[in-house]
Amino acid sequence: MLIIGIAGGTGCGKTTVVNQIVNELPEEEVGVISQDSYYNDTSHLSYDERININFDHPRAIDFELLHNHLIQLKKGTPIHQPVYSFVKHNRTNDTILTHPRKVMIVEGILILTHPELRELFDIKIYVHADSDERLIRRIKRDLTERGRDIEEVLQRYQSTLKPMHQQFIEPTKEYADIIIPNNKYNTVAVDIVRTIINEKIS
Ligand SMILES: Nc1ncnc2c1ncn2[C@@H]1O[C@H](COP(=O)(O)OP(=O)(O)O)[C@@H](O)[C@H]1O
Ligand SMILES: Nc1ccn([C@@H]2O[C@H](COP(=O)(O)O)[C@@H](O)[C@H]2O)c(=O)n1
Repeated sequence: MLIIGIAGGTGCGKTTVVNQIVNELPEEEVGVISQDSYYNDTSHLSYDERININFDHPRAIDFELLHNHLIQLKKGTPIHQPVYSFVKHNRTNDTILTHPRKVMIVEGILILTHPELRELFDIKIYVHADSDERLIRRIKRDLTERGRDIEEVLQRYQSTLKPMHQQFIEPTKEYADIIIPNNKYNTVAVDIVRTIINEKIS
């Protein structure tokens, strides 16, 4: 199994890049795990308590479960990937049965901060977009897809998102084997990653 970790700040285009990579590959050969699925289960908290969580700090992520799931997949065992709701700020009761594939892609803002996870990645990729570009994308996406208003996004950006990006996420660029510049759609970089994957699965 080839495990590819794709990190980068919110709105840099990780999900888009993963979709572009996966779209033209055989479904049965490639699987995707999103770090967002592994936000801590916070069912014991009220909604008002949950909205105050710092979702950009590594401690917000259940890295133990994510690590265990990757180990299981490597051993050939399917896992039940949690499903996260950005509207409820919590895990749902659903899970997605995720089968081991020849290539597993793991994407998320904080995945390269965790030493044991980094060890599992055969290829580490960091997607870069400038912070103003990321903020614009984040505003548009959170308003249309994640049930937020402009005040919430800007407040979160100033209070946690920007400082956590500087403290935890941006420094992980140094662990990357490949940095994808993504201020504009980068089809060349996507083709290169797809070629690497094709070599593995052919
Ligand atoms: N290169 C790009 N140029 C312009 N918009 C982009 C680009 N990549 C992604 N987007 C848009 O930005 C938003 C955030 O992208 P997404 O892939 O969800 O980022 P991430 O997963 O890193 O948070 C989405 O609405 C997406 O369509
Ligand atoms: N309840 C939540 C949980 C997370 N976030 C934000 O999501 C961002 C990470 O996801 P990307 O798809 O953008 O990589 C992160 O910056 C968190 O602030 C949230 O808004 N609400």
